[in-house]
Amino acid sequence: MSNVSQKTVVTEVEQMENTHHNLPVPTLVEKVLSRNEGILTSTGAIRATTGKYTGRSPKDKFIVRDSLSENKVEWGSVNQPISADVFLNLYHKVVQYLKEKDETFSFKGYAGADQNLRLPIQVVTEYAWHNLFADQMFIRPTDEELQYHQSGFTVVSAPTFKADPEIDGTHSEAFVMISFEHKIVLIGGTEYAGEIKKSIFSVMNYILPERDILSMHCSANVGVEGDVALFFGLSGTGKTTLSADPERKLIGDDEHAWSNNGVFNIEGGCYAKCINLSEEKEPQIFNAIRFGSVLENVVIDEKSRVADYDDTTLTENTRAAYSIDNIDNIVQPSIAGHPRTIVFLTADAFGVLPPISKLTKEQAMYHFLSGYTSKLAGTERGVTSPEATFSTCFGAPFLPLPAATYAQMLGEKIDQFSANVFLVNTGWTGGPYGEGKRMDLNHTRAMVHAALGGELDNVETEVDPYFGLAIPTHCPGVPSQVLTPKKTWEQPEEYDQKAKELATKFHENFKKFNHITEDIQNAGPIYRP
Ligand SMILES: Nc1ncnc2c1ncn2[C@@H]1O[C@H](COP(=O)(O)OP(=O)(O)O)[C@@H](O)[C@H]1O
Ligand SMILES: C=C(OP(=O)(O)O)C(=O)O
Ligand SMILES: [Mn+2]
Repeated sequence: MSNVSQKTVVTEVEQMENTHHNLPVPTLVEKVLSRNEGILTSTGAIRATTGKYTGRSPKDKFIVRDSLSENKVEWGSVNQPISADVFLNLYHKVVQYLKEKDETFSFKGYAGADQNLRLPIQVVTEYAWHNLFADQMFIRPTDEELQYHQSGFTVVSAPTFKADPEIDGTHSEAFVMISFEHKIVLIGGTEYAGEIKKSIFSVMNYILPERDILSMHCSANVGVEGDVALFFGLSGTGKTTLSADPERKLIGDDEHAWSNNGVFNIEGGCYAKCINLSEEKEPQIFNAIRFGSVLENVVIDEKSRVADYDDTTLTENTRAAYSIDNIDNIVQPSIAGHPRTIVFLTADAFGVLPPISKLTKEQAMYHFLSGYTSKLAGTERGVTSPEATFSTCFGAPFLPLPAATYAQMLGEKIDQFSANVFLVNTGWTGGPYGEGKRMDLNHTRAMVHAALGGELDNVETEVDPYFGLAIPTHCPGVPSQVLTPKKTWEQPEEYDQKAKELATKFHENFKKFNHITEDIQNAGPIYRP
């Protein structure tokens, strides 16, 4: 057991004499440029590249196993345990390493838009651009708040510090370690900025349920009538894209919490995938990329400094981080009421799930626990084409507690607020990945609008013969043959084959859950091998 208290450990970073505190955006931008960490693009954004690590590195992520976390965390391949000794040893080395730098950067702010429930955080970084990223992504303090800000969790990021697995006890040169006892996230060896935001999300997913608040990997927006919608989905399934809707106010694009008062955003900014981004298809996001924003691994024309969003040379997982203030139509602060509609986004690489279906309460629980989707290329190291996966709660990589904790809370809330739940396939249609094509974004948008507007509440439905899902037979703005997956396949027998294969996978996967009521167990695919 460690003998270093949280206070001592935090004081060590707080007292680094080389730290610039909460530099204003223009000053941070100047730092990025003068330190050669990035370049300025034609729209005034900063472009940084991250070398070898262009996505999250799940194998390098650890949680310190101590008396506090021991019996709470769902240990396994996602939440890998590490000892407090290994953590503290590395922590002291990293802080020493940072102290020897000419300068470091610190951002103090908040995670959580609800003033009563927020977590004060500090992000100490070796790079100026990572601090700019933190400034864009988290919630900025007012000058007054900054005076009395006391960090409840501190992220320390030292990308050029490379661990030696033999000596340091890591999995590789990169590491992301969370200590709940010391209230520290320690990041080294990787420059991918997504690790900074997703590790704080993991922290919130540990803290909030203890306070009876549900934390969720979803985007959220609200219509003119105050009708709130949530969009759950693993990376690349469309949370950011579909929540940016000119007809609805954006609450947030990725991480939310649902308390007794309604939903609130955990963050203060968005982190959009920008592969193939165009002004025509995604105008809100395209135009949000301005001064202060950070483009990560996007290729920029050397002469004109114009971003080439179609270029995948550096990675498929190109990103734009921008403050939510850069979106015109937002709720401020990012807080709203209880959701009326919940959408589960799944990118089905088999191309067999219907583009939209309405779920019963039991089906909603079944699909939330299953979390069937695909890992899309680039977000995680080593994933180069869509890989079918079951990611519980559509966010397994970020959930320290057992899936049932989150699922039970969601179930109770769906009941209490009579929320409608839809499953939307934003993945493949007309065939599996490689043969079919990605669902037309305009069709998905039309289906989502219909669902949110209540237009699918009383529409005629047919039951999918494999998955038992209720498929609307009509939807405004969508050709009817698109709604029934089998009709989009050239070879219907091949469709049947693939659908059986996927239904079987669902049943196989669901075996891992114990103590699930029979009505939920029976809400899975009706086809059984
Ligand atoms: N039918 C569709 N629905 C949603 N997104 C789609 C669709 N077809 C293509 N896309 C693309 O998929 C990506 C979705 O990414 P994003 O919204 O950032 O996902 P997330 O926020 O869930 O990680 C975007 O690049 C978007 O343009
Ligand atoms: C940034 C990530 O995901 P998302 O696309 O959901 O923001 C991630 O998984 O690292
Ligand atoms: Mn997103």
